[in-house]
Amino acid sequence: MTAVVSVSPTQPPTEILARTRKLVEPMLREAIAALPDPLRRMAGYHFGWWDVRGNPAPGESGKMLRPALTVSACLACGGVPEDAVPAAVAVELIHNFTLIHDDVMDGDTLRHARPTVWTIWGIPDAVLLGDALHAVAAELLVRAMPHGVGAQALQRLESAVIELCRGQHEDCHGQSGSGATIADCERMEMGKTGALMGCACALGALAAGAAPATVAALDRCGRELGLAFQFTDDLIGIWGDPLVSGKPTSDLARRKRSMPVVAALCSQTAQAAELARIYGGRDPMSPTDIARAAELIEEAGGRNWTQRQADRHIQAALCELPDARTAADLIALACLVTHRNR
Ligand SMILES: CC(C)=CCC/C(C)=C/CC/C(C)=C/COP(=O)(O)OP(=O)(O)O
Repeated sequence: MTAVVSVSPTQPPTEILARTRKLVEPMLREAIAALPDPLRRMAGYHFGWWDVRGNPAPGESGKMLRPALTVSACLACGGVPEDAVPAAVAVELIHNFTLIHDDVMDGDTLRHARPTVWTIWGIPDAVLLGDALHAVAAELLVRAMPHGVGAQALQRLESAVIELCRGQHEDCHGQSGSGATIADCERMEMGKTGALMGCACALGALAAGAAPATVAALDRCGRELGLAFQFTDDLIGIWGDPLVSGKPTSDLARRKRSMPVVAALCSQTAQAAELARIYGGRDPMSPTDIARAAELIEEAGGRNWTQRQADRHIQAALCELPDARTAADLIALACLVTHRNR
């Protein structure tokens, strides 16, 4: 039987995120400042620092969860936060490269309540910006990782990117079939979200000079957190408040086969059959269809099941931690992963 690990944070995760931003943002800004224009200007806009003309205009930006995981993993392995900064910046750059490309693929027009990069500069420039952020991340790891682990770190990062592309491909195509199973959905979500969170934690361990077995354990820890994070995102995508979550369109309106939907469809209930009929339609989903689909998923147990699985993955993540005394920040972040509304 697996021991249940307490997830009471010793300090609010929001403070850890704020501390991470302070530690990591100077190197992130420096990396962006070195880009040639107009990539520099587009990046500054995307990160919420500048308006479209490049004038300082602080807007809402990302949570910095992945950099916080990197720094906290480094601490958990006995390292000092400063050593984790290049890896934390690299992971945030990769995360944002995928968000910029994802907005293009999904045709999303808003991110953090601001027009997305492709809607302002066009699709070719948005693709180029994503590619440039990927390159900056790789260069940074090779140049600035401590303990001579730059090549190892880069290899982990690029493996994660390949897995991300696999997960994204399954999300865009493979998952759209009506026969998708819970295992298919979990594999897709591990690819598109778990792989990078695993990498974020593993790079933190590498930055601390941890032994290979510890690096591998932190990678597993991050992957479990990633699955819990994505399951929570799936719940927010259906039942979240769009004004708080920043997701203006329900996942149901796009007929996304996220985990609560797949769990409901696989439930062999009367609700599953009705949900399959609604999801099988070709017309745009009406507000009535969306509300009914959410009701059916809930009645079929998809909402509860997904919540319980998210909690189970948090437990699995905490079981991978090397030493609970140095892992207080990681434990606090694990708590945030499932207790959030954006
Ligand atoms: C190859 C390719 C294009 C892959 C795309 C993969 C993709 C978009 C996965 C979604 C991951 C996710 C839950 C992002 C939101 O993170 P967050 O809520 O932490 O975002 P924030 O940093 O903006 O707060």
